[in-house]
Amino acid sequence: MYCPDFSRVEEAGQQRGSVCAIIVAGGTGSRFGNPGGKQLVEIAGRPMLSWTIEAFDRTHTIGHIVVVCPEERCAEYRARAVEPCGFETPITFADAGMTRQDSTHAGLVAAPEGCAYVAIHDGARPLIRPETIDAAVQALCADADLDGVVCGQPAIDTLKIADPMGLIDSTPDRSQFWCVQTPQVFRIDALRQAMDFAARTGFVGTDDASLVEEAGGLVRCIEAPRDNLKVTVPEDLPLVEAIMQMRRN
Ligand SMILES: Nc1ccn([C@@H]2O[C@H](COP(=O)(O)OP(=O)(O)OP(=O)(O)O)[C@@H](O)[C@H]2O)c(=O)n1
Ligand SMILES: C[C@](O)(CO)[C@H](O)COP(=O)(O)O
Repeated sequence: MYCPDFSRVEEAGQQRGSVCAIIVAGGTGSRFGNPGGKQLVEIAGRPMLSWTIEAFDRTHTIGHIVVVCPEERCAEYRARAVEPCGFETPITFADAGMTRQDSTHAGLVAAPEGCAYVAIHDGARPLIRPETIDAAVQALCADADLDGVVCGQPAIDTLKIADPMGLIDSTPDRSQFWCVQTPQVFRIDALRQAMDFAARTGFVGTDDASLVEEAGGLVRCIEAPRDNLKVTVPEDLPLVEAIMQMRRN
């Protein structure tokens, strides 16, 4: 199993100019159940999205950040999650699409000329660390055979295949599974080709790597901290809040 050397992220600094982060924050947060969505929900005194952006702003490798948000809320997201924070990395915006995949595509279109790599990340994963982002970029840059790298962990819970009523059909070999998160980092040409392939074939994936895989690309999972949680349902918030407060203390 490939475990990146987090201590070597300094070497990744040379990629800064050619790596664009695409932070997808354009969803409605329906499972979270808050009328105003979840991206601006307060965590440790600040909007969730501002923590996510800060992690990318503090990396050695990210040279530009595209924030994908609902068109009608772009000014609000900028005013509440970007402008008060004094980020140094150039930040631009793109309009979200109907699906996460559409939003990733919008971010890809908005990436500056000259970017060789893109790091796609959920705005709803505010606990991501700069060193994890840098390690993922470094892992991709270090292997010319790869089209992408995704962060995650080998499954430690037993998985079941069950019918819609929950009746178990089988228990697959757990050792074959990874629970993947974001960032998911790609050679920009590989993701562009995969997006085009998905548009032609109608393929829809729940993550970005699945499009690159579907198009025949080679993607590696790399082990990353388990606390890179995604705020999806209400009970996720106190957990993320507690971890964020612990880090700040
Ligand atoms: N059309 C969409 C849908 C999702 N996302 C983003 O993709 C990330 C992961 O999606 P998820 O956690 O499912 O967010 P939502 O789609 O907002 O949540 P839900 O599915 O509960 O509505 C989130 O940061 C979300 O804002 C996006 O940019 N555009
Ligand atoms: C991309 C992702 O975060 C990887 O685990 C996940 O697939 C997003 O799923 P969602 O239902 O769009 O939140």
